[in-house]
Amino acid sequence: MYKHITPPTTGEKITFKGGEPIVPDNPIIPFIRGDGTGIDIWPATQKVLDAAVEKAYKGKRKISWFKVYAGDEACDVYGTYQYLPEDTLAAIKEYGVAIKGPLTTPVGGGIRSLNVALRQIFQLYACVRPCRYYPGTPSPHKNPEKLDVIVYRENTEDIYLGIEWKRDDEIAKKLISILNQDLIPATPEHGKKQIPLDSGIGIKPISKTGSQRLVRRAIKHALQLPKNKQQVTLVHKGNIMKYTEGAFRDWGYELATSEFRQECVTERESWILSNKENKPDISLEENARLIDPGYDALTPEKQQQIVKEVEAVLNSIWDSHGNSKWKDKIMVNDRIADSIFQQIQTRPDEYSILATMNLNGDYLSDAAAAIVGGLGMGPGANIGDSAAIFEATHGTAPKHAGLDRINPGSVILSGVMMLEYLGWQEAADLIKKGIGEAIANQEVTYDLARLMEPKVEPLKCSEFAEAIIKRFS
Ligand SMILES: NC(=O)C1=CN([C@@H]2O[C@H](COP(=O)(O)OP(=O)(O)OC[C@H]3O[C@@H](n4cnc5c(N)ncnc54)[C@H](OP(=O)(O)O)[C@@H]3O)[C@@H](O)[C@H]2O)C=CC1
Ligand SMILES: O=C(O)CCC(=O)C(=O)O
Ligand SMILES: [Mg+2]
Repeated sequence: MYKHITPPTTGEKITFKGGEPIVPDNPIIPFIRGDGTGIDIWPATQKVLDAAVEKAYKGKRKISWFKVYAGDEACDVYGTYQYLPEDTLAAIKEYGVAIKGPLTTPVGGGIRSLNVALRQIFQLYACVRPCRYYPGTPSPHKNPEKLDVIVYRENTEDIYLGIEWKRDDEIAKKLISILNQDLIPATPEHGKKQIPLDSGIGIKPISKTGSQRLVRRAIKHALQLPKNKQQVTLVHKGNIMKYTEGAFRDWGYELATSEFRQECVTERESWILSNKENKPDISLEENARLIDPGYDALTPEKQQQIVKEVEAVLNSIWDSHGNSKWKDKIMVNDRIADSIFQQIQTRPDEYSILATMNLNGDYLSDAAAAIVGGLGMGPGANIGDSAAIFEATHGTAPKHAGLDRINPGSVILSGVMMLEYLGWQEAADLIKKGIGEAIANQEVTYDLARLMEPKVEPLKCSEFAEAIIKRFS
């Protein structure tokens, strides 16, 4: 069936039921080594994962690794331009759960991202990137331990759909002409705007289905968190992109207050409820004035709308959420994207799950990782309803490739996420303990070593793996 790959002779397939994996004790798991520093990181990762599983389950459980190809390595095996062979896609489809190193995407031309393609092909719609601090990790921040967030990034649409045309392409010219001559003038709110003729054009689709399935997963995750972390923040730039990013926010709230009505309270609802709790005989108008600071400057129609909103909230959820019951619910709020970048730095402990669209989440996950130690400490998972691929937040870091110096921490921690996804918590915990103790003992790779004060001698990538493993006992 496969052309250039051979599945292991032992092991069984992971299957899916209701979006969740059913995991045998000896699952076959395809892995992609990755380009650039993948050559250093993957062997270190595999060693740590195998050692943890062996230590935790003493042979009762074991991963049967299945090597599959993508990126440069795939071209070596399958031929020129065969970056993502059919074999690889068939293997991931068949075995369901995979793990990968980073893959190169050229800027400004050439192939489109293989990483993004894998997410779209397998509808891995939730990119889950936790940013958590390991004590002792050097950080540019005074209190990095206060950041404990999970970026929940929509992973299949937005401008990452990759529908774009370059400047002077015939289709770009045609599109611009139709927009300038017909569609923009036909839309009064666009006034006399015109698109410059020498523009490249990209399309940014944000769907209700895509947004809501992401927020649904984020809320379900929040339900599993300790009470003080049960919060989902919808991140958007909806003040500027009203019908894409603004709609993401609205669809998020709509989902939270319909499918999860008993479990969720929105921030605005919490204000309305607490205003009444603080002053039981408060009038609807007074309550409206308190939740909207600009109330008195609004038109009477707009004021009426807010009064009606207050009334509707009190009528519909006072019994279930009032008298402080809302404090035990998942708080759903929203923040504008640029503001959240400063909020996670200035008030990190006020956030938990950050639900974002694709581009915002890409930016935000690197920024959040920087606070807790940088890209060497940023794991990730791409999760769908019938497949999952685990990969780090960082890329191929090409200048460090082949030097056995890069930090394998992010891919190892992505492996930890995979073990947790499989339900193999004991093995996952061993690795977290090993990483925590190695860092606390200043046994770290160059990226963390150079930030430590006083500076410490860095470990190699492979030595860091050993430093983790030796702490399993
Ligand atoms: N999912 C994926 O496979 C991804 C792939 N990419 C692709 O990777 C390629 C390179 O992208 P680039 O923009 O350079 O971003 P990278 O994330 O690859 O690297 C940027 C810098 O981040 C630091 N860094 C990255 N990974 C680690 C690590 N494991 N340990 C320590 N430090 C690390 C290094 O900084 P310093 O040198 O200062 O120590 C590195 O030079 C591009 O083709 C890009 O498209 C990018 C992101 C994700
Ligand atoms: O696919 C790529 O090359 C980059 C993707 C990326 O930066 C990410 O997913 O975080
Ligand atoms: Mg990125």
